Amino acid sequence: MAVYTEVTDEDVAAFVAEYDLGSVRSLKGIAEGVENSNYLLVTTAGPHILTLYEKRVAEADLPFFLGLMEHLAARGIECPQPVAARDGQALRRLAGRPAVIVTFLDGLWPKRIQPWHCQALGGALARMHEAGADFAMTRPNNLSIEGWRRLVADCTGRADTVQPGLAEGITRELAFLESRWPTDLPTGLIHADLFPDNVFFRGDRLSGLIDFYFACTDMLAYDLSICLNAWCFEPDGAFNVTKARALLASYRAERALSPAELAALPLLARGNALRFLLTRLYDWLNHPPGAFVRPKDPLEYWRKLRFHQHVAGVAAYGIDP
Ligand SMILES: Nc1ncnc2c1ncn2[C@@H]1O[C@H](COP(=O)(O)OP(=O)(O)O)[C@@H](O)[C@H]1O
Ligand SMILES: N[C@@H](CCOP(=O)(O)O)C(=O)O
Repeated sequence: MAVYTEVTDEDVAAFVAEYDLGSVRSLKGIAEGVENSNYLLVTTAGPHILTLYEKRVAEADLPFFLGLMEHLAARGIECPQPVAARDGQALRRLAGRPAVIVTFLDGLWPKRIQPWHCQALGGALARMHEAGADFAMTRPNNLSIEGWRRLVADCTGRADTVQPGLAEGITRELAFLESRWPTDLPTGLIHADLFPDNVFFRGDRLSGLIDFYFACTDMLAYDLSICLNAWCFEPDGAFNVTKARALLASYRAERALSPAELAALPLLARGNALRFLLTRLYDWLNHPPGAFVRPKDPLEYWRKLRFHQHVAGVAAYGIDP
């Protein structure tokens, strides 16, 4: 479960006493998520989320993430809001980690994805891209193509223990992507991890987006390609063109995709498949035995990558170029 840092009742009571949130009623570790320690914190003022930031989140990036959530909410995008303590500071320390309390977002993430989820997602992603256009801060994507070579170097030595031939496949794919990676597509604020577990629905309505801790400045179409991979494959690995069409068409209805963005989608989908394959593979090869968090399956993303290697154009995703 995603609680890496345990906190004592005394520490939490002292921490919450710095806020206008009343007193602590309960604190429960949240099993979901893989990056940070998350707790459901219930005080006399209601439920909140207490997050302690762990290894992959650089402390220097936290003002970007927190500022972004405030910026998006001010433009009508439902997302958690950092709560400031009485001294005006939201970013604090608890149990030796940077820590923040954010508002609780109602809703559930979809366990069985239907085309209408993808349709709602496409519109929400496009609106988030539009809302991020005037966000003043920028953050490079350290998990984009410049960062993949280092991950490949860290993983290839043992990649074949996961699947024979994987090291060679990864190395070849990286060389292919490095020779073709686009540099002239529209860029802006992207979420960069908009998987189903980061999108909440209430009934048949998308109720908000969470987990902005990979957000960065990168190609907008790359964000869309991440959703294509995360939302449009079935558990058995089959690509669902109906879901892809719903996602891409609803995105396009809110924000036009240029011919160059459309043409690049298969390549961007290969790129993000390699990115998630590599981070999952790294975690798979390096997770301590007995750790609570079960690493995610890297080969799921190898199979998605293989699918896009055979895609010639966006018609395969159910839309017209
Ligand atoms: N603001 C929030 N409101 C409600 N639940 C939340 C909120 N933030 C996180 N959660 C819960 O915590 C889980 C893990 O959060 P997430 O940000 O995805 O963690 P991680 O960064 O470790 O992946 C989510 O799946 C959700 O159940
Ligand atoms: N979405 C990534 C891992 C990051 O997990 P999250 O809980 O922060 O969304 C993956 O699936 O590899």
